[in-house]
Amino acid sequence: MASSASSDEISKRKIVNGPGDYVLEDVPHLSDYIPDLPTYPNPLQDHPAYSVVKQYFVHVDDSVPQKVVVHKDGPRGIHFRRAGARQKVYFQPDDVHACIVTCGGLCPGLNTVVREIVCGLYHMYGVKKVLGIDGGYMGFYAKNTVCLDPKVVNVIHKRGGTILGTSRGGHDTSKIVDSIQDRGINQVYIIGGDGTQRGAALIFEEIRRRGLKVSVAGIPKTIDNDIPVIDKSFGFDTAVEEAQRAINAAHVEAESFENCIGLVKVMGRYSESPFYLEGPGGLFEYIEKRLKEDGHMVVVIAEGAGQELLSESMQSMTDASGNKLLQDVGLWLSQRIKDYFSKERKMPINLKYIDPTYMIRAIPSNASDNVYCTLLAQSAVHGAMAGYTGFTSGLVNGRHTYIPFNRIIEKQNKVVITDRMWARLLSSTNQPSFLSAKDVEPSTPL
Ligand SMILES: Nc1ncnc2c1ncn2[C@@H]1O[C@H](COP(=O)(O)OP(=O)(O)O)[C@@H](O)[C@H]1O
Ligand SMILES: O=P(O)(O)OC[C@H]1O[C@](O)(COP(=O)(O)O)[C@@H](O)[C@@H]1O
Ligand SMILES: [Mg+2]
Repeated sequence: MASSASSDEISKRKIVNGPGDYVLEDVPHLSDYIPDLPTYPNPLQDHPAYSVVKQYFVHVDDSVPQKVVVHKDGPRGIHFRRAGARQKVYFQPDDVHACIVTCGGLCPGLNTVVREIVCGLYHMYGVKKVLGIDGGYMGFYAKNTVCLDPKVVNVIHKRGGTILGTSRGGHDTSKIVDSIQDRGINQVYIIGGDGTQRGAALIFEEIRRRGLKVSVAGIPKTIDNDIPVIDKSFGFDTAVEEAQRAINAAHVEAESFENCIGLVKVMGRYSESPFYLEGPGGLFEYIEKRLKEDGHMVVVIAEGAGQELLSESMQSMTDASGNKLLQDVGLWLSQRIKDYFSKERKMPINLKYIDPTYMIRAIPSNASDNVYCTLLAQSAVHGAMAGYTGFTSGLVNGRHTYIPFNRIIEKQNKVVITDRMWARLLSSTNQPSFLSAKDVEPSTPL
């Protein structure tokens, strides 16, 4: 999928400059393209829970810095609009007709986000019309819808998956916007990954082109850590816990047998670290060393790793969304390790391969992710009610913000394998780096 922003998109960015090289990458607002929109006092001011909170409303100029480590004379840099309830809203609760859609692969917490959007709209703003779109983007024009209220969604956060269903492919912008227009929907909540946010950006552009009073809000999810700007996706902590269960099992197996390797595959379409098997500094040499020293070892591999080393048969195949289809690097690596030690080294080994990938992403979210999902959902609701649109609700340096779609979709997040975090990981797990200083371009230290 194309991942770079077009010059047209860039020219539509709302950039506000301030003293000290302060930059606000602002989000679009309905009033940018619809003149004289009426505003209403936020109903939260009369809400028994919120009316007693001092300074509940977010100041109109509050923003959150993208970079928190700065130098004395350095620029203040890029900021995003702080999320939260505004004093004025651009929708009357009775006029709101919201819809929610979930797209792409599963991630723990999808149901919690759906629940909290519904409950947030109902309980904070008194909105009563919320529609669930069945089965991802194509559900807008090819499937049924379901009416959502707090009763329907009450216990869904205890379940994995998404009660709305999800899919890949089928993003037809004009059919989707026709359906939004025909149904009289005026707030669209779109939960999904990098592909989904690209689709959401197109929906927003089309809505703006048609001059519709419809807010489009994204809630980012990723099990692959491929969405830029945000600190982490909801579901991440849950996924780490579940992955750890598989890694622990691999460790128990490996420790219990002689010369045993526990191999675990985890999701992650793209792997930033190269590796090679044979020769000095290769994985085989390293495995042999560890087996001789410790008698066992655990290898965790990302599904996207080493794809270039596997056969070329599937290299150009894609799924319905245009994502590259991956070959099973776990099975491949298991076989290569077994062959190497039995045929070339004549050394008996045990290998236990665990593939927990779908188990990890299909479980319900844990307590900390549920809190995170709730805040993301409530932030999205506050933003849409305040008339913001074309934004993703996201955590930046621990603060909830509104990030313009074009910023979220302009590039894919990558793990930097030349930074301190990766060096810490290598040293804590005592694993080899397949990079040498000569492979690395000189860069400015932070
Ligand atoms: N560049 C794009 N433009 C429009 N829609 C897209 C784009 N990329 C993906 N989509 C749509 O977004 C949905 C989810 O995308 P996918 O890549 O499968 O998952 P994810 O959003 O989790 O990355 C699919 O319905 C797909 O058609
Ligand atoms: O088999 P499926 O359903 O296409 O899912 C597999 C892919 O989905 C993911 O879990 C998530 O990818 P998306 O965020 O693009 O949905 C990937 O890690 C994995 O490669
Ligand atoms: Mg994706």
